[in-house]
Amino acid sequence: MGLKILEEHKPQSLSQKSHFTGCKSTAEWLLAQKAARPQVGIVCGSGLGGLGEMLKDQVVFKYEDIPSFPQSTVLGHTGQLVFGMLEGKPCVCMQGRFHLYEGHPVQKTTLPMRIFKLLGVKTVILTNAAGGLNEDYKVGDIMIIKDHINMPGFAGVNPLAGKNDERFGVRFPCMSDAYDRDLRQLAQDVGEELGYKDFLREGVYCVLGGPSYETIAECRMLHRLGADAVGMSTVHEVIVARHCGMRVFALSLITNKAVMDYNSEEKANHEEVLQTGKQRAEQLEKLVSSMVSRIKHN
Ligand SMILES: O=P(O)(O)O[C@H]1O[C@H](CO)[C@@H](O)[C@H]1O
Ligand SMILES: Nc1nc2[nH]cnc2c(=O)[nH]1
Repeated sequence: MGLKILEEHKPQSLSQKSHFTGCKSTAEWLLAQKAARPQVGIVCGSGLGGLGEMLKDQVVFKYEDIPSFPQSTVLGHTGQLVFGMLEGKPCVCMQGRFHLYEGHPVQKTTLPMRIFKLLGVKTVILTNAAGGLNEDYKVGDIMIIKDHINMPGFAGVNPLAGKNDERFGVRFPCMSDAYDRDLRQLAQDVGEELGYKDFLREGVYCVLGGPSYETIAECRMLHRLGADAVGMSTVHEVIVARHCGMRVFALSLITNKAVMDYNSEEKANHEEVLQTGKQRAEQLEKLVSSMVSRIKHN
């Protein structure tokens, strides 16, 4: 939808007022454009934007038209926010997310999570493309994320660093329950019913800053540390979503196998990542939509 925004109706930029007020006026602006208040927020990973196409009765906003919203710069991330109905539930879907390596401060990469919260979202479903570190994983496997390793966090890169705003959440949020157990079980049940058992996994996702892919030594180290998949996103969004009390479900599409062997000729590349996304898109979309149809909100 080509929305014409009158300059005088645009809220001030986030830097001009408090972060909370800025997020609130962006959420109110979106709702004022006839977007239905969503219950479920979906984030599409690299090459997985097709999830957004499933929504019915769409209202679409280009990121560049949304006040205070960052811009998408990565191939495979369209850069639009889609509101609509999925399986009878009002949803909002980000076709394109923000990564540290694009040059955004970590707080900016996670800004949409706070806008989701203020829009009324109760459950967030995040997807990503990731390299498989677990030697049992194959390209095309779908990994339900049960836990994460926030590698940039070890160096102080955490979206919650800085002054805490209690209107969003507490100073020291717990992360041991970040990935909702009931939603993970639901994904297992739905996956089994859909006949996905052979390629559905559950594991630990590790985030790095990117944009360079990992060296062989780094892959070996991450694997030894307990990571099953590696990527450059999701974890910071999860931290912010949990901080403000939304339920979180996340999954990785294993788009490539991490290179662990010095004799290997394989090389990680974004073309393979997007290609695998295309091949598994339909199944991934079916898994997410079937889950949404069964998610209950009070
Ligand atoms: O995590 P998403 O956004 O799916 O994208 C993944 O794919 C890109 C690398 O190919 C990186 O951005 C990595 O994080
Ligand atoms: N860091 C990282 N991100 C990815 N995204 C998709 N594949 C990969 C990978 O192998 N490594």
